[in-house]
Amino acid sequence: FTHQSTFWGRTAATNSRILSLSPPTDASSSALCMKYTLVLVRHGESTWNKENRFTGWVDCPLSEAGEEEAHKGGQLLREGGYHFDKAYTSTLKRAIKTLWIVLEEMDLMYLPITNNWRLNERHYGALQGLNKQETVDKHGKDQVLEWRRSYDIPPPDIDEDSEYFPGNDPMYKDVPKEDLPKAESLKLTEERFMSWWEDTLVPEIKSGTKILIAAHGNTLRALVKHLDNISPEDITGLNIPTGVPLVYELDEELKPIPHKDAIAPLSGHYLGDQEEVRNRIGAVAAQTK
Ligand SMILES: O=C(O)[C@@H](CO)OP(=O)(O)O
Repeated sequence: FTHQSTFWGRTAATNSRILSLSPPTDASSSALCMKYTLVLVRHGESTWNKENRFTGWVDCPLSEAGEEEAHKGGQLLREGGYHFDKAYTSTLKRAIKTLWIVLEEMDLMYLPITNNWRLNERHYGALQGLNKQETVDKHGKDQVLEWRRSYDIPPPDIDEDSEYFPGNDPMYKDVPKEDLPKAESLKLTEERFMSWWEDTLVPEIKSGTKILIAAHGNTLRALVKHLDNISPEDITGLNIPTGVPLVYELDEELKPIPHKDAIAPLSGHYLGDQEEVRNRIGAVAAQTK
């Protein structure tokens, strides 16, 4: 056959069969309603993640491995061709530093950054500072699992005279005292974070601003619970790995469009080596054996 009779290297007859008989694939039909991209990243490993201590609002830094994870996360975003207009993070340095490293890797250090305590990790109450495994040994696996992952049972309250009580920390001097938690369940975390999400982030995303959020395991669990409409029962089994970008494609109503590499119950997908991601999700769950 001649060059003219081919189309993308196939014969005209083959092409007309492909064009007339192939229904749109899931990927191509969902790409049609894809409107926004939202990227979430949990901070890299912190020194207290490494020491296996309940952290919550305690402001510990990234470990060396955590900094590496953040560099890797930024490289994956750069290689994937992502771009952002604005970044959001908490008031805690492990998330802030993760964001700085990611933005540096992406050559986006000029982006405006908003810090808000409503993106902070769930407040772990009186458990903050304790070793997770020692707490299992003392209180039993079921009790600790309830504190860690039940939807609406908060851990015991922190004392107001504790060094870790947010009311004693100048960082929160402008936050109304009644808003400062003494201990939070995932439900309480969701309430203080999602109201702000609706008021601030939803309008921004819908106006076309491309947003990157660097936050914490449990604020991100609250957010994906909302985006993916995950039940209180199913959210207990969901763990988010440190430092791995999680990409959500959203339609115009901010409903997620499932990605082929999504790991259930999420519709968004993690960037990078999928086996490594699964291993790291498992490692979070295994912090309390
Ligand atoms: O200690 C914490 O604050 C959190 C996140 O590191 O731990 P968990 O996985 O138990 O929610």
